[in-house]
Amino acid sequence: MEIDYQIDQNIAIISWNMTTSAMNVINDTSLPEFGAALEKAFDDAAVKGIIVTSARPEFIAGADLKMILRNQDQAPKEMLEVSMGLNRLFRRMEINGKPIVAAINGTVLGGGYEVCLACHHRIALDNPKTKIGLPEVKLGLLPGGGGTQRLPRMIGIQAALPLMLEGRAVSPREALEIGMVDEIADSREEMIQAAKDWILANPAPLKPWDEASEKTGSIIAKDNYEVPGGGPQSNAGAQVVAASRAAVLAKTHGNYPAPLAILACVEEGLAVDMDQAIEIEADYFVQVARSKVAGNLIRTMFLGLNKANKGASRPPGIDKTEVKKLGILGAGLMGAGIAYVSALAGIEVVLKDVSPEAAEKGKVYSRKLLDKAISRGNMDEAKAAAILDFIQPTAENADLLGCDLIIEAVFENREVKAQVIGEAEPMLAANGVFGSNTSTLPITGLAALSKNPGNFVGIHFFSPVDKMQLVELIVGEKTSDYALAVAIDYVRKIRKTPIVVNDSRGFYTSRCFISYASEGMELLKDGVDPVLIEEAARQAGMPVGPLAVTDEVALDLVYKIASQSIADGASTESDTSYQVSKKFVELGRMGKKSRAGFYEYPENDTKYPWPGLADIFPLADAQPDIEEVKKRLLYRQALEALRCYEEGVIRTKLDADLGSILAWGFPAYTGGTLSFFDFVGTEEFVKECGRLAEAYGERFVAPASDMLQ
Ligand SMILES: NC(=O)c1ccc[n+]([C@@H]2O[C@H](COP(=O)([O-])OP(=O)(O)OC[C@H]3O[C@@H](n4cnc5c(N)ncnc54)[C@H](O)[C@@H]3O)[C@@H](O)[C@H]2O)c1
Repeated sequence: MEIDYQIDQNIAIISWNMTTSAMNVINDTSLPEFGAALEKAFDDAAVKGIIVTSARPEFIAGADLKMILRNQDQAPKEMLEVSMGLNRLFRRMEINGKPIVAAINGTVLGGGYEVCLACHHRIALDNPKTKIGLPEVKLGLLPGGGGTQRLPRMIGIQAALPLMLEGRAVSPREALEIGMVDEIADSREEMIQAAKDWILANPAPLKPWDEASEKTGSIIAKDNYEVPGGGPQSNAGAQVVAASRAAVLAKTHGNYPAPLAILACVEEGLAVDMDQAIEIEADYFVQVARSKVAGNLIRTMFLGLNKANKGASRPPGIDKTEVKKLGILGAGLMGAGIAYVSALAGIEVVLKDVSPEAAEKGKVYSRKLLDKAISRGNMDEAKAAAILDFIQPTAENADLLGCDLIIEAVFENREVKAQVIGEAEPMLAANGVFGSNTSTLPITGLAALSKNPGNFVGIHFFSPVDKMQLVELIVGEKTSDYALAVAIDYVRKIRKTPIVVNDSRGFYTSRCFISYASEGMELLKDGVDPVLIEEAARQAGMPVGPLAVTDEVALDLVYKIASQSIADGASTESDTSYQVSKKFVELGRMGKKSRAGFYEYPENDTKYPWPGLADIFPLADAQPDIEEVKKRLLYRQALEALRCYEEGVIRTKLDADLGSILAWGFPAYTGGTLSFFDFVGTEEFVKECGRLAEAYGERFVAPASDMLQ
């Protein structure tokens, strides 16, 4: 049984208590049981009202996303019927005649909150950790259990739209302020008592959008319900919808169907009565639930992300390890960031730099981040002090004695790295692991400097470390499964997402990212207007255009990487990124840090394209269609990822997909670099690669791959 049923003083208490799933979720098992429990209460003449609650810590986490993914292949008619089944149940809750109260004991999201919306009254347990909301949009879906209809009818379009379009979840207190819940209670007992009191005081509740039929006395939908603040046909309502649509389009460029569908549900559904409205919503739900975008977001950004966070790439058969004492070499930008996230996770950190002052500076970085958290109300002084206490700044190697893991984040220079590896490695605890945060130096080469290359692994963080969720772990030729397991356990402990790749020039993420930057330069060389290049990138869903992002990374770094690549025989001087970066370094235009790159950066925080660009890259008379530019930028990255896969740099499709979205912002709606082929259609992809290769060069030739079958 997934749902408990109990009668208390003539009130039915229906508790979600799922045993077949890690959390209470709406699925093929729980929903029919919930429906049956409700019917039992409706049919029992002695039952005066119903309390819906949960016996687990959460109330209901939402719909079962695996089920939604499975149902993607259903015929639209079949899916519509399932969706209407849910909606008919929720509608029956509203009009059955008996009062139903949601006693929200913990987090309630998506379809779970739609259960609450179908109740007549909502009381939440006051717990700041509880989250209440409709986050469907984040997974390419819309609230398909009447949420797009009931929430705006309850709290107005202006308040409801941002919650549904951003998918933001709120605490019970905020929910009370907004009107998403009606009361909050301090304890479970108080909550249940308040629910009982409400039921007794409201024996025949009526939703404001319903009325008793004059003819039959039964409850029916009103056709003249006035939405608080004005419906979609009022001036105010129409304006809010139009402004929201403009904002959605500016942000998503139409790549995500769900927010537009939510707006359509509100606009069309709130203009008719509740019974017709839920049919409109169900139609839109089926459209978005069947979309490739929803499938991609659920697969990569929810199920895949959860899998990776649980350590899907961890080698089997190795006992769980724990880093209790961590050494960090180099207290610069990266070292200081790594110290902060590790201390936050309760790990004792020894932060070493060349002088006590330099090491202390690294610790001050954490102090500043903690102060910010305190000023935002997310941290208290005592906790901040305890976190800071975990960081011991030092200039002495001896303090590293007994570390389970040491991560070096010193200058990107092989000699400096060789020196610190030699000095620090002997301080490791027995079977301790050495990690390098290098961004460009091959791990196998660095491991050769170690006395124990089996325990040497690449641990590549991204900047800023406190904000970037991904960590790319690099397996060198000799890296043992044990060292990889230690690295994965550590990354999980600091609550980041690990992906695992094999050693290669630029590993996986830098290599694909460079292909993006490089295609921006190729486009410039072809005489494409830089404004068009950057706009095409944004419209394709990249967070920053290739020229602006290259300026941020710095052209001297691109030059250094391209030169090294030539020195190692991996590319030639004809390489465009080499030629362009060399030219810009000669001009002293290193990018944002020198306030001059592809853009000019005046004193304030603004930028504009450098007018001198046109002298170096004269504009072509005929500019390409923006779709062609978008295609070049996205295909180039996906092709590089595919080469990584075929060369064995990438071990799993999931790691490639997640890495691309989380490391450099490849658009999530595609599902990631290796899901991109399915998104476009493999046949179409191969055909287009052929055309692009003919038009622009062999970098667009697709490698033979089972991914393209
Ligand atoms: N900056 C990034 O975005 C980024 C991203 C990923 C990886 N990385 C890599 O991380 C490493 C560090 O980069 P960063 O940006 O933090 O550099 P940084 O210049 O900010 O910091 C390097 C620190 O190392 C210290 N150092 C130098 N020699 C040392 C020694 N012998 N012992 C102890 N400390 C020593 C320096 O004093 C300095 O504080 C590099 O390998 C870099 O490639 C950087």
